[in-house]
Amino acid sequence: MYPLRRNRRLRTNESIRTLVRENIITPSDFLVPLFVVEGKGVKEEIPSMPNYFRLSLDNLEKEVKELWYMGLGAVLLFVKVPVNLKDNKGTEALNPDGLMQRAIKTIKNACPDMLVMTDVALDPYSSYGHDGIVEDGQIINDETTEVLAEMSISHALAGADFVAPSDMMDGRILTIREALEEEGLFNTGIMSYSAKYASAFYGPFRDALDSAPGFGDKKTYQMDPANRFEAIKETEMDIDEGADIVMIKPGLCYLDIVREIKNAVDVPVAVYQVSGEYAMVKAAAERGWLDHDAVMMEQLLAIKRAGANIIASYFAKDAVKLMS
Ligand SMILES: NCc1[nH]cc(CCC(=O)O)c1CC(=O)O
Ligand SMILES: [Mg+2]
Repeated sequence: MYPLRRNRRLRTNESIRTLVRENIITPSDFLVPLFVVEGKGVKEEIPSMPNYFRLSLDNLEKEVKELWYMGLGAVLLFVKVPVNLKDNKGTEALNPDGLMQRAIKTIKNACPDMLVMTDVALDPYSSYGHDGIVEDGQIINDETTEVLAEMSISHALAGADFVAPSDMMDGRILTIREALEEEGLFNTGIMSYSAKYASAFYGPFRDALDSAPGFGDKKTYQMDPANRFEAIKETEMDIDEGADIVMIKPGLCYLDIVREIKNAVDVPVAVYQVSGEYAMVKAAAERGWLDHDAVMMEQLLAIKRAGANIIASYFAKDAVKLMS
C-alpha cells in the first residue's frame, strides 16, 4: 500500500484532524452529579474530591442556574442524610418533606427544564451504610426492592424526571416500574445502574455522603470486577424489566464492558466516571505529575469512544469551561 496510503496525511494539522475526528465531547453529553446537605449557605468542599462541594438548598439553586447557563441540562442528585435520621429501613427516604424531595422541588422551581435524576438506594439513609435492609448480617433483597419502589414514587411525586436505582438488588427495576405505573407515573423514566461493580473507586463518594458500609463490603450485591458476560446478562435483564437507560459504573477501568454493552443493546448507555477516578486526576495534577485538563479530556473522550451516550462526571463543569 505504501506510499499510496500515508496515514499521516490525515494528521498534518489541526484543521484536517478536526475534520476527520470521530468523536467530540459536548455539554449535552453530561449528567452532573450533585451532593445536597441540610443547612443554609453551606458549600463544603469534599476533602477527597478537590473543588467539588456539598451544597445546601440555597446554593443548590444557584449551582443549577449556573449549570443551565453553561449548557449542562441534566443533574443526578445525592443527599447527605443527618446521622440521627438513619435507620435500617431507610425510613427517612420516604419522607415527602425529606432533603431529596425538597432538593427536587427547589431545582424544578428555579429551572423547570433542568432534567432531574435522583439516586435511589438506601445507603445514605441506612444506619449500616448498606444499599439494602440488613437482617442477621445479610442484605435482604425483596424487602429492599419494595422500599426502593416507594422511594421512586416519592421522588417522582416531588418532580423527578428519572429515578436512578444504584443498589444492584435483583428485580428492583420491575418492582419500581410496576409501582410507578400503578401510581399513574408512567412518564417517569428509570436509569438503571445495571452493571455496577464492587469497586474500590467509590471511596471519595462515601466520604462525601458519610455512607461507607458499617460492616463488611458490597460484594454480595455489586458485581465482581473479574466478570464480563455477567454485565451483559444484568443489563439485558434490566431492559426487560423496564429500564429506559442503562449504566455501567465505574468508567475508565470498565470501557471494555461499555463497548460490549453498547454493541448488545438498543437503549441509551450511560457511564459513570466515579469519584475515585476524579480524585486520581486531581491528586496527580496537584503534584504537577499530570496535565489536568489534557488528561481529563482524554479520559472523557475515551468514555465516549467506548460507546457512552451519557457521561455522569464530576468533571462536567471543568470540561465545559475548557470548551468555551
Ligand atoms: N448507592 C451508592 C452509590 N451510588 C453512587 C455511588 C458511587 C459514585 C462515585 O463513587 O462517584 C455509590 C457508592 C457505593 O455503591 O458504595
Ligand atoms: Mg441486576
